[in-house]
Amino acid sequence: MKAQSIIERLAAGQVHVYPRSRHESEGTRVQMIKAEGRKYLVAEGSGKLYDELRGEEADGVKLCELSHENRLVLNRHFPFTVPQAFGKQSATIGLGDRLGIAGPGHVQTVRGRAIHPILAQQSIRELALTGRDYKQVIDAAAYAVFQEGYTEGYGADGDHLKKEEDIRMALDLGFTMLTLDCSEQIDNEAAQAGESEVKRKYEELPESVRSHYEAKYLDKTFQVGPHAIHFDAATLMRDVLVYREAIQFMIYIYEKYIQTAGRAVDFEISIDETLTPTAPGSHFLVASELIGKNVDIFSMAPRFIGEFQKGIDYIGDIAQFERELAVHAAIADRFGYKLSIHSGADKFSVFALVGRYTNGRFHVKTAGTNWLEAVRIVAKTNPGLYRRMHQYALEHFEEATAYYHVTTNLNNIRPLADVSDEELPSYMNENDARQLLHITYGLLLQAKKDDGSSLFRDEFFRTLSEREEDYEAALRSHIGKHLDLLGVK
Ligand SMILES: O=C(O)[C@@H](O)[C@@H](O)[C@H](O)C(=O)CO
Repeated sequence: MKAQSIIERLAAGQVHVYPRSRHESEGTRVQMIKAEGRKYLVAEGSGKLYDELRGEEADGVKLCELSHENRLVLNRHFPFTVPQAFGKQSATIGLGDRLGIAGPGHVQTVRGRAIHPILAQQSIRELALTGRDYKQVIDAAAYAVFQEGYTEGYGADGDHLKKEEDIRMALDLGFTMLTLDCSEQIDNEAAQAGESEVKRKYEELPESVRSHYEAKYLDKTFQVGPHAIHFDAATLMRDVLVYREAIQFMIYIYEKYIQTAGRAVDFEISIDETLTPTAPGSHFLVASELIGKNVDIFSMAPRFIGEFQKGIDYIGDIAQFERELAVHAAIADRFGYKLSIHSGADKFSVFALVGRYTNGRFHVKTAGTNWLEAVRIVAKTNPGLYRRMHQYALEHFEEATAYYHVTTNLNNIRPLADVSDEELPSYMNENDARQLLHITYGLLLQAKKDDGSSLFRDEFFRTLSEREEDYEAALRSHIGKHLDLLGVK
């Protein structure tokens, strides 16, 4: 019944058709439409593609949900909808989409620019907080490229994976990039211990381990471009204690999963979720050990000096950041991989430096900033909903800090009662309010009324669906600003 009425309205030109979504394969024409606030595929013609798509038929036309099964059908017939690995030569940007609706705006932003988008990117933390799974994450990205007719390729990043079962799952589902989070293997205590404690612990390590590292690094200086990296005994002992287990883990995962995957996988090493910044020398040692074991790395994410907090600009001494960035970038260059910038969204004051020192060969990872742009649309167009979400976020902020490190001061946020409806969007220009909304996304999206229905989620998605083009324009402008400053033409 539903199909009949939608198809009739489509024929009468009363349904929105996404103009770039018209694709054809072996006698079947498929396009994406939107009716009653929902997107569908409409297939016409005959042949394998038509037969394989699941949907309701009316007047010889099939109306199909944007389901996981139908995404797999599109993957078989339209290779550009399958995620791909990109290798180390080009710039890439991670555009994690927690809502599953930012893809079209992201595609419009990167189209025609010299950068590849990693449209499907989520960490296990994000999946848990949003109640989504990895199938949905790739589905959303694949439908976005289909809708936009974007045939340049996109990647899928199993972000911040720590456990073998998650790595296996991501690879089985077709993820093409894997970000290995080594924070559980990095010894933060050793990183902060006093010299005598470091020496005592180091001497407890097996002789074979100590002699391996000492023969390679002790009292040696390595020239990395114009930078000299020297390992004296104290530095080497600490680095070995802090990173040895993590290095073993990286090699183990690479040999067991990446090397045997039977297809290209962009393998990123993340050593950024630690208590202390990664010294350039430590970065060098980790990289040198991996390359020594023939681990083929796509990118490495050190923790940079200063603060890379979610959703706001860089906090710290930019001159010092520049000095260290220069060395980190030279190390990545020497070993042939890309430098990866995590929590890369909104770091406007350092993007130009990142672009310059990496010679445009970087991976910048963003995620929640597109959620903040969505919240800004809600603030502009549905002030009542925004006010309720803001209030709820204030009441639940403490819970959210269990998941994210931020230095937000809630007292800096203007009381809602003092802010007119017209001014609500400007909350999204203030750091403390941005972080308030940024880290509470999971709590907001999953909040329920007493009867089990959603407190905000349904209305939030409905509002954005009604303002789809505004959201796309906001992303083109906001993410476009990132690319402009990074020097991506
Ligand atoms: O929120 C998360 O768990 C992830 O999106 C981030 O940690 C991600 O790796 C990132 O750095 C995005 O800016």
